[in-house]
Amino acid sequence: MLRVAVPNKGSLSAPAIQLLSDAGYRVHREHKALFAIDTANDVQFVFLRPTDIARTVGSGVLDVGITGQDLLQAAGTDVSTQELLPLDFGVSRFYFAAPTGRVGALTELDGKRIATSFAPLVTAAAVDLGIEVDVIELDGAVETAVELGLADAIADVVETGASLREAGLQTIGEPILRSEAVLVRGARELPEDSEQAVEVLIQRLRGVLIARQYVMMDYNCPTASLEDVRKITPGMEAPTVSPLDEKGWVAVRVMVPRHQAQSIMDRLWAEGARAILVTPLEACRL
Ligand SMILES: Nc1ncnc2c1ncn2[C@@H]1O[C@H](COP(=O)(O)OP(=O)(O)OP(=O)(O)O)[C@@H](O)[C@H]1O
Ligand SMILES: O=P(O)(O)OC[C@H]1O[C@H](OP(=O)(O)OP(=O)(O)O)[C@H](O)[C@@H]1O
Ligand SMILES: [Mg+2]
Repeated sequence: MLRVAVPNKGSLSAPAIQLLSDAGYRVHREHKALFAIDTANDVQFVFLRPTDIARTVGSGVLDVGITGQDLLQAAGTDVSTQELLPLDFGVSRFYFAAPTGRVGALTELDGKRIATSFAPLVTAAAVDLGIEVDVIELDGAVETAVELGLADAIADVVETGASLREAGLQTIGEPILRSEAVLVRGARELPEDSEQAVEVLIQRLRGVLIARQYVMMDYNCPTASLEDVRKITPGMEAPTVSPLDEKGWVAVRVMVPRHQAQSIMDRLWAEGARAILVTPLEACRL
């Protein structure tokens, strides 16, 4: 049975469970349950803190897991994990930040107190910058630390920047790290059936992630326009073109990027295409 670590809390938990369930796994979590078994797929899900997932998967206690790239780095080099697939959620950047207008460059943080929940990342960044900082560790709500007089600056995850603005802070310099959620495994080889189950998991997740970025587009168009509409909708490999029960017309079926669907429909219509239909994709295997 493949053992998969899933975040039990925080920003990664709900999207991770949604992704696995879209990929056909039964990852139903009873209230605060620690385990869930999907007998049909022969998978056991274990609900853990994302920070602990890096360690438990790295040490081989669990086979694969979902966590953040930043947490993998923060876990240190003695945890040997392999990233299998980026998952398109939990996208964030990790920045130093200080009260607006007070610090111009990262090197000006030399000798300062820095509040953070990610001490190893801050220590490593300070070494890279050639500065010495006093790391103040907090579990969360790091943005409050300057106002409370606990620190001179902070280092934290930034998504929209709203938390920083609310605290009167601004980022300094470039991000120290960019991160997103990833599927990870340990370095050790697994039994043959588990290795196969990992491959199936990767393929299923990849199929769902691709499907989320595309829609299926069907339309009819005059045969004379086919060459022009092909340029607008080239498809992944080639569009499927079928005869239509009307002389001089064909039916086309093709995948198009979801965010371009409306503008593609505008252009197809202008080329004479009609009965243009867009349907969402749930999953694919390409
Ligand atoms: N606001 C956010 N937007 C996107 N990703 C985030 C955000 N906050 C944290 N993350 C990412 O989520 C992962 C888990 O972070 P962490 O363990 O700090 O939990 P959390 O999601 O912040 O939840 P909590 O603080 O409630 O425990 C990390 O990879 C981090 O980069
Ligand atoms: O740039 P933003 O969109 O504001 O997102 C970033 C904030 O989100 C996370 O906080 P979380 O909600 O996890 O609370 P925490 O600080 O207690 O961890 C992170 O630690 C930042 O505070
Ligand atoms: Mg947090």
